[in-house]
Amino acid sequence: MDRNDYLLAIKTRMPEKRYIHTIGVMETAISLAEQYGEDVKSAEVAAILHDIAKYADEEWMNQVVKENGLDARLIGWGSEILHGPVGAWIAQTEFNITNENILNAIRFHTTGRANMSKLEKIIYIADMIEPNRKFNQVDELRKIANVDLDEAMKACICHTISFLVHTEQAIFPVSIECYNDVISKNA
Ligand SMILES: Nc1ncnc2c1ncn2[C@@H]1O[C@H](COP(=O)(O)OP(=O)(O)O)[C@@H](O)[C@H]1O
Repeated sequence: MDRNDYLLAIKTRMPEKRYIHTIGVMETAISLAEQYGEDVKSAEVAAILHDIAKYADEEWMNQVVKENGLDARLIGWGSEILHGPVGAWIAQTEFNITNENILNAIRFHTTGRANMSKLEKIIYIADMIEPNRKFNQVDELRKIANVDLDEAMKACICHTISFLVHTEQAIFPVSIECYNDVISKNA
């Protein structure tokens, strides 16, 4: 499948706004891949498929987790946490993606994790800073991503953790592992 096949396949599964977001993630991920020496094709495919499960039924996603041996800690979390891991499962089973690095970039695009690969960082960051994103500090994150991928990952996970704390939301522990990992490496 080439870019247009993937784009056609995801377009039917999401509203227009999410599709536009996906194009933004794709363009940002490609540009970060070029800048930081990552495989551009892998970045393109992971970016296009990253939100493939965003609008999947939550009950169905919980079932996919249980029946296919996905991380048991996912059970009971909402679709915001489920759509990454279930998206990776769809990419593998439906789109025949076998590249584990691409699958992990989809799997961990919302939460991050400890010891992320360059591609995983690129997709995580691209998802946060793509041109359609609008929140305080997004320009600051874009500036950091222009000069240092690891610093950008640190700033992005700090922003997410801080946002979740300030809005009194539960934090899926894999993001805490990501935060601890990034902080210790940058100490
Ligand atoms: N560890 C976490 N625990 C709970 N919520 C989280 C965690 N990490 C991210 N989120 C939230 O999940 C939501 C979806 O994130 P994300 O997948 O990056 O966005 P999108 O699907 O819109 O591209 C965001 O509101 C984010 O703050």
